[in-house]
Amino acid sequence: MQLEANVKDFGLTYFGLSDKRQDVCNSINLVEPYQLPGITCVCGDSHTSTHGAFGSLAFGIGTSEVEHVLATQTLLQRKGKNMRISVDGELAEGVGSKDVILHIIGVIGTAGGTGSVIEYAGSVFRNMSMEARMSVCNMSIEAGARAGMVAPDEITFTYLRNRPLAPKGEEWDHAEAYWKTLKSDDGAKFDIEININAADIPPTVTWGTSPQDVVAITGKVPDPSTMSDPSKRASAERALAYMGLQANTPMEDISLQKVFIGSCTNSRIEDLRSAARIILAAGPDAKVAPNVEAMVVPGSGLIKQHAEAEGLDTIFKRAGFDWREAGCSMCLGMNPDQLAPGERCASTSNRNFEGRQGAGGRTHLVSPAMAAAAAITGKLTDVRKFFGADAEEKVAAGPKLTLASALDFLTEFTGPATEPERPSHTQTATTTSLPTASSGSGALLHPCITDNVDTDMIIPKQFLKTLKRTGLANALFFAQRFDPKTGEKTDFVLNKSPYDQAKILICTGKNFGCGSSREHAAWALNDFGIRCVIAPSFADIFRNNTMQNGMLPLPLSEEDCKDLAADAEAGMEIEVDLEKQEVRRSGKPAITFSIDPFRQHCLVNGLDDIGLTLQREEAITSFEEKRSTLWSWLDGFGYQGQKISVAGIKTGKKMEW
Ligand SMILES: CC(C)[C@@](O)(CC(=O)O)C(=O)O
Ligand code: SF4
Repeated sequence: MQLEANVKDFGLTYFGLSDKRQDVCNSINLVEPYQLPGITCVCGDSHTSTHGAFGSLAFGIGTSEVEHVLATQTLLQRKGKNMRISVDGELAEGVGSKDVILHIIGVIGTAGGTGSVIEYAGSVFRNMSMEARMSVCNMSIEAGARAGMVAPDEITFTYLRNRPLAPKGEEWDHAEAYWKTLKSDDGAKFDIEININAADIPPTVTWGTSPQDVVAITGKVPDPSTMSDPSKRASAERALAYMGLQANTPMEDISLQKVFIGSCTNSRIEDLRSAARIILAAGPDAKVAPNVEAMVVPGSGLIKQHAEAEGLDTIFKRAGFDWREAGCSMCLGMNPDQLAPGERCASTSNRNFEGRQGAGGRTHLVSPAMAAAAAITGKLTDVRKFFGADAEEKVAAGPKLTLASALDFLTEFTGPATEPERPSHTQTATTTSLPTASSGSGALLHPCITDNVDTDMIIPKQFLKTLKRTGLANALFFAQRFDPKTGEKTDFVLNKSPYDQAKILICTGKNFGCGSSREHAAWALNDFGIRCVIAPSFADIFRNNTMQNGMLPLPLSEEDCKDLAADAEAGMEIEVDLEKQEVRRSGKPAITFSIDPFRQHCLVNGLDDIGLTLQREEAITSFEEKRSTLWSWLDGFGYQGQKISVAGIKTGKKMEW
């Protein structure tokens, strides 16, 4: 309702709930698509990275940053690291884009891409369809990266040509000529280079509670006792306990209760086709196993129509799958599509965090083909069992499918017909200043929580329905702090005195804040009273979200974090001095740190980014003019809304740059 009111106020194009195109935000833009090579695209959702498949710089941001973009057409950014991941050679049979990206995350880890923009290069990505590239770029965020991208090429241009919002005629020619220049120079230097041999990638599945916990489907549940790194071992033990798995169990022996085919990672037409093909290969009588409930959730209303025109829905329904309306559904379980405690699911989504698909639910991430195979056998299954001459015969004997073109389901674009109303009010982000020294007992998060503290854990989905930044203190680490049965407080550190008054949180695991862009994570910490989080590394979106709320995310070495945590555990008071850039404790030398001077200035003085940026209004307007001249197709095509000028929104605050 708030969104509807806002788009009306500001004359924005809106795909409402009754629009057949409405869906997961990361699919609609791509099917329609708003996305063009070379643009910068931001959205308040971490999987905006999906759009990098078009050769654009696309990344997720938090709520406050969205406000900044809407008010100023800009966003303050620091340059990311360049990372190139090349996968060359031939993929083995049964290995698809989901296996490729899961394997990559297994290789580099969920913090591997932190601070980076990944270019996916090499023959494997060059040969991928746009849909497959989208699935890969989508999960860049699970690799810790800000964004992922594939250089635009003929495959991109063919996909875009004739779509409703693509440039037309001469403008298309200009655009295409420009897009062809958007590739890395020969001999370009990257901060990080990873090379992977395609032949080394098996059909892949996750065993634990982080997307990096991957293993070949032919492999076994790993054995923590063989892990030498104690924090890795503790994390793995916790993950296995949560997942209800024994070390060394063959992955193919793991039985399931649910199968979910959907989400912004794998709900496009190709994904549905590849899952349906496995069902056909299993023969005309193939049915979802009796122990399993399986559902297919297309990514958008258009994809649903497309799949129905091809007859895919009939194949799914005949085999006993639920054929659902478009949406996020069981990817995060904000609606009743959830796992019950202890239930196990093969899911084509992107996150297997604790509680992600329902409190106590257990998620194994897989490709759509593997999910279909699992639904039929009732267990995690090597999809290659459904290949071979016999399978081909069964596919050939099955219903004849007509391949349709997505273009058949796209209508000419029409914007909102009504005259936009003038804005009735303006709202700006406000930040409170961080005291020069934030002191207090440092609460600690022991590594046995997990090596990667995700934002689903910091604040679970059931608290995301509020638009208010306050009142979320009790939602912080909800699953850890409150007993699910009794609702009583647990003995989690933040429930114990004096740590329940802590202003500083110390994390000794490897990474803090990965996953969802939900700014509620920063709001909940802030509302609890935490003003500074200290950790070895931070996920990019979370880091920005904390700063937007006047908090300090402080990266220190793993050693310093462990030392500080031990002192906090011993009850020692810890002080963070932002002006002097020191962390102090009595009786020990101060730990010095350095943060970006601009950020330091903003935090110390409680300055508001929007007000600061609006002081650059002239530069922004002149860039906008230049953009319209140089890249005219970016002005948008077919919009009937009214353009709101940067000057249209004022914060009314006087600020210094
Ligand atoms: C909460 C939801 C809208 C979200 O898509 C947010 C996000 O990833 O940024 C998620 O998957 O957690
Ligand atoms: S909830 Fe899942 S499907 Fe929806 S945007 Fe987030 S990751 Fe994508």
